Amino acid sequence: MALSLLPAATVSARLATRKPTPPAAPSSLPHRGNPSTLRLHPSSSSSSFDPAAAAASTALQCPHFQLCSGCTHEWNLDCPPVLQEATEFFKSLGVSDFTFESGGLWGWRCRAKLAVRGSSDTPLIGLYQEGTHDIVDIPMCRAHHPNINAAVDLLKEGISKLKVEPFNEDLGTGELRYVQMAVTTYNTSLPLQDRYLNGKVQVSLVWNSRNEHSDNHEKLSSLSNFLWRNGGAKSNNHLVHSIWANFQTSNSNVIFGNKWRHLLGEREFSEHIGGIDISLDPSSFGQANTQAFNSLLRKLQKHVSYGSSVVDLYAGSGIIGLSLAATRKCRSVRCVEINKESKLSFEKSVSRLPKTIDSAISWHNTDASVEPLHWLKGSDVVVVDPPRKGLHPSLIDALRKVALTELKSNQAPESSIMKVKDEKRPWVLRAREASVHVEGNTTLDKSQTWPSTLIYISCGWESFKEDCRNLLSSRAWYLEKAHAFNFFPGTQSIEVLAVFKHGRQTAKRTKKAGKKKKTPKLSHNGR
Ligand SMILES: C[S@@+](CC[C@H](N)C(=O)[O-])C[C@H]1O[C@@H](n2cnc3c(N)ncnc32)[C@H](O)[C@@H]1O
Repeated sequence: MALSLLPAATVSARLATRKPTPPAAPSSLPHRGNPSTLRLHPSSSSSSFDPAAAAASTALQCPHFQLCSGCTHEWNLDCPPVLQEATEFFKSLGVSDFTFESGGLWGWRCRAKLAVRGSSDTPLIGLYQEGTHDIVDIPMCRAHHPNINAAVDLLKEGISKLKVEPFNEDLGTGELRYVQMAVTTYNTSLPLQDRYLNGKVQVSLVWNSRNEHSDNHEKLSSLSNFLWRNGGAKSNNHLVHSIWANFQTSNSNVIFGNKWRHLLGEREFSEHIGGIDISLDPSSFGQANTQAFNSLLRKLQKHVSYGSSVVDLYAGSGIIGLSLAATRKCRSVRCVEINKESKLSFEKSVSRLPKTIDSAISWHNTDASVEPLHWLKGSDVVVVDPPRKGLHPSLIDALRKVALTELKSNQAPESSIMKVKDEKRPWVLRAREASVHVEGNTTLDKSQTWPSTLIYISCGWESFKEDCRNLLSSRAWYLEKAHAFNFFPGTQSIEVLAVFKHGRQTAKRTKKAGKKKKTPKLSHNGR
């Protein structure tokens, strides 16, 4: 879940799940946690065990809970309510070793989009109250990285001192509409264990004007200078990494406009994640929970064989694909993303890869659901990481077709895949024009291979279940492994990493005391 400005539709679920006393955590769930955050209460094994204190050790304890729409659960943050259902769901599909990893329960959100409302004397910076367009001020949010809260405080001070007018949605007036705060923990001069808490905030001010030449541009300069003077590299309280402006005048709900300007501080925003150094501009998609994303990437890498050809669909700035290129020495990696703004971040991240990597790497600005077979062809592994609504039906259809055809023969599925030089389709041509290619020493695999591994990363549990059933119903794919990660503690959501293999699952042999069982256990599809 990348959004912190949740739609009103989540209201009833949240209210219904709040309980006056801490519920007991389900004990039957497979659970792997970060020991630094999933600690047992010290007295848990002694006779003075205090259940209330133990419950509090995984409780949200946020003063804004119930008013703010960001969190839906107060207790057992290490064990989101959907986990029980997920365990049963995967078991019913033949995966009994489903795992769940939980990391930091508080201060995990390194990226937040917050609305700025109220008045210059009393600015409110936060999320909408459920079902309304009223903003709840959340200065002590427990999900935010602590430096996001500190930067919000500083921003409020600047707004009041400089008489900056917060946006008024009804009238369309005011100057500051939203702010995006993104934390980088990349600081190689600090010991590893100190880097997270010393994260610095990239502040993006969404300004209610067409560009930096509009009437109110002086206020924007004054506000950014104030932030930099009091929070920048030379201040006593260095918490601001950089300041950007985005210009937006539209009446729609879209937060960002198309124009971005770097104002102050470092332009490069870096992170070390999935084994590589990456760059991320504010206009590009970024995962909110950096640490959990790193754990997911580490797990994902284990499911990709060395030397594979990978296509990364819904790639954003290509972090997943690039991380695989570097750690699995992929023959080729193609990233496909609809948002053209992610191209620059991809290019910068590519330039930071170790020179020893000789994969053929490319990034394509196009819609993955248009002619998906074009992107699947020539890859051994397809990674999909769609938005919460899940995969487009055309992609599911292509994935089913590819795997079924591979099962029956070794030929290409019927499709309108054209020879490269005869290509006339405007969207493919446009995508080609807007693409980035880095030719490695390895020859790009142009053979007629089709993916035999599908790795599905999902932040939308409901859509994932439906896509999963659709993929499995063709019997062209089976589910081999499933993992989940606590990306959004305090909410209903989990991040799923599911590994599908094409074909039919071979019987699993279970070992017992070194002996093989005579009758192999059959998989979910009964074959
Ligand atoms: C959940 S994000 C994942 C991004 C990336 N994998 C990462 O982890 O940084 C989903 C991405 O899919 C992109 N997207 C949405 N619809 C798309 C489509 N039809 N074709 C290609 N990309 C799409 C979005 O712009 C967004 O960057």
